[in-house]
Amino acid sequence: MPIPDRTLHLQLLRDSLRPGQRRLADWRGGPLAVSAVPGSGKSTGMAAGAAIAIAHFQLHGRKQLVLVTFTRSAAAHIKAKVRHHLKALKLPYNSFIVQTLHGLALNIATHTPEISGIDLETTTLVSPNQSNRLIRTAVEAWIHEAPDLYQRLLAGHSFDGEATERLRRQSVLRTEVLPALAYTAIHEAKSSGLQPENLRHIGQNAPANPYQLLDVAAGLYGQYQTLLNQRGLIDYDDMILAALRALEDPDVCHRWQTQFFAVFEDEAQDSSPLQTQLLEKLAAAPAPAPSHGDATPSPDTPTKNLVRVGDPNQAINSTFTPADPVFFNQFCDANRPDRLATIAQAGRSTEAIMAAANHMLQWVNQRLAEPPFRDQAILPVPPNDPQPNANPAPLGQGVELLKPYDVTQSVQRLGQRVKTLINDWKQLKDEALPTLAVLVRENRQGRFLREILEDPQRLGFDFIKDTGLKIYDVGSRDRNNQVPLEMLRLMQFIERPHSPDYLKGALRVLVDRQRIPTQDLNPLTTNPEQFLYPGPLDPPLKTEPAISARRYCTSLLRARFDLPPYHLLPFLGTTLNYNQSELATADKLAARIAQQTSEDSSLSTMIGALQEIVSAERFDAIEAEDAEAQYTRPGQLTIITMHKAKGLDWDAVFLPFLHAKLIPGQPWVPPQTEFLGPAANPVSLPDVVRAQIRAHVHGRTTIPNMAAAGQRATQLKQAEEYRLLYVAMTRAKRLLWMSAAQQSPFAWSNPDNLHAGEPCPVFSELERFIE
Ligand SMILES: Nc1ncnc2c1ncn2[C@@H]1O[C@H](COP(=O)(O)OP(=O)(O)OP(=O)(O)O)[C@@H](O)[C@H]1O
Repeated sequence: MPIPDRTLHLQLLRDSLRPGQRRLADWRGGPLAVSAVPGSGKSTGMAAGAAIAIAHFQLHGRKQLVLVTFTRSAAAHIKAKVRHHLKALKLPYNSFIVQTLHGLALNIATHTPEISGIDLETTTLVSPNQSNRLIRTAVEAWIHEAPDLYQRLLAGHSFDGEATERLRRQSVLRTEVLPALAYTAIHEAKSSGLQPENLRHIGQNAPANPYQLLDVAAGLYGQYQTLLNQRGLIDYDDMILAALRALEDPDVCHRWQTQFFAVFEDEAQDSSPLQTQLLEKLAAAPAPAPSHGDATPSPDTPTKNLVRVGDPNQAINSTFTPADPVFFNQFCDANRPDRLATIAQAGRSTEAIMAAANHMLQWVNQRLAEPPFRDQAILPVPPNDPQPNANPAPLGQGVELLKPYDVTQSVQRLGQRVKTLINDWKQLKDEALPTLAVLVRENRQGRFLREILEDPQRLGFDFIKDTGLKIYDVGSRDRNNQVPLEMLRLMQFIERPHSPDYLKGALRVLVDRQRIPTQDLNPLTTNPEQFLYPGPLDPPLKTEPAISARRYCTSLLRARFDLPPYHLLPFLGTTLNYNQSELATADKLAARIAQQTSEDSSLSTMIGALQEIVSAERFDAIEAEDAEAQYTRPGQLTIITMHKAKGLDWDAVFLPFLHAKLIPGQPWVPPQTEFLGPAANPVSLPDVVRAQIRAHVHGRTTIPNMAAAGQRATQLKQAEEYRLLYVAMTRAKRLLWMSAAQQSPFAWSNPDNLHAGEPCPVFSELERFIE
């Protein structure tokens, strides 16, 4: 019987919620799907709902509520909220836990290592870098194992057997196509609970294709698994699989199901099928365990205390992870009507921004054959809403659209808009500065933008001085974390310049750092000696980009002889045109390596030390739990990718480069891989494999052929780009500023090479709408 004080508190807590959120407060067991619009307060509702459920069901340390979130920082955030409520309700903190999905899986798997097969004493989790290397090794092993299939890929379309072309194709397959195919196939299959033999089986039912792609995928997957097993390694998918394996044991399953009374999942649109399976299993009512006397489990499906909260319209991981909004949409539909709640009211944005986001959603849904969005409009909250300053007044027009002449002018106009905004704001002396962010589609745009903002000549005024703002470029911090890996790539090349792999690795770094233009690197790397030191009879390099690539490589090799080893890293940093903070990182790295190699400072020892740092990935601290708070500080202009901006918001959001070429993008296959498809319709093999595996996992009756799978991949990609734009637009509270320049870069690797490009179609439609 709740004490009266608590009853009052519970009532107040419920009253503080919006109607949609109250469905979470009123949850009394069983499944519940909550589909919520951006800014509607999902985590607020979930935290309050969790505290109320803990009180109602009198949960405690041995009967807990589990909250599952996507990132560690979200976990910390929601944990603080639930604790805050429990403190007021005088309830025990051990009545709940908050974990990421992988944290939860690891916890379960390592509890009974003998059953799950995962023992932290003997197994290690692979880091993403290690995983890439394993995939490369798996590719080599597969080529030996299945020479026939490999030869078919090599032959591709129209091959006359010419030796140089053969070498070029080999390089493309070994270093690009097959690793990408392996990566996609392994993740898609594994996170859906499929084994290599399942892929072979799906392949038998798929339309015939010349490469037997699903057999190739199965072979690569098999080799990868063998390598993991041989080396005592596990990957992220293995953690989930191991947890599921542990739960197959009736006693273990009974124990966890008793321990966990219910599961609340946030960001449910981003879960893979296997992850969902794990949560469903944990959320089921405990089945009688054999060792507890009753050996016959109940034939009924046990009730699942599973609350899944998400927004299918913010699913933005489906083209590079196996997550797909299809699954959460299915869960919502399966629980319709009584167990499906919608939180449609949101207090984040001013009305003009909500109207723009709603219009774009409707318009895109009508335009695409398969609507990418769930039909869900964002509504304002009523005037008495508890959120302070809900649906705030707009800044300027609320939504402002601009069509500057070119991308440089886009940045100039953006800079001026920020300046007037800050000046206007300063008139209202009592308010703290607004929060501001520029959202970009890729980091290279961020770099371009920052370089102009920091250059008073190009910008036309001194941004830092005139606005008093700091520029916080999140991408440059990420680039900083790349420093050890880039150094390793260049050092490996310097040590063994005749290795095609190392040469390619070094050239990639030079391309990424925009030292040399983007180009097909394969012709340069098939015969390194000829490329680096051509003889009089060798054909001369034909293009300026290739000549520039050679110049850089030879200067790197000269440095090996000219400089003592401990000077090499700073030299490489300068060669890559590192900025101040990257140079500082390179220096720190050099000092650390010097210390580790004081006995023997040969190149190979240095490389060994670097390799260790890269694979341990412990050089720079991994993202702090409060990283997100740093992105939204007032007094700075944050430059961040649209992907990273998810879950955050700012007073003013700037989207400066809305061009059709990137959003929604065109089907594109790298020219060097075109030999794998018919000239009229080139396809990306990893995309084909993804679409085929997904068709099976989604329960479609037919597996698409190569052409249809390629088309499907394009649809998926475009749908996701539109959702990404929706996420970006809905980050804005009071001003959403969008621009599409008439002249935009052909490719962002070379932002000076402009062409007359189309604006993103949503931009043009919003222009019409606002008029
Ligand atoms: N019932 C409420 N009372 C007061 N404030 C609320 C309430 N619900 C939400 N808020 C506030 O609304 C803001 C948005 O909430 P939140 O960030 O949880 O939204 P969200 O649904 O997770 O957004 P998105 O999906 O776009 O990332 C927060 O500042 C939160 O404090």
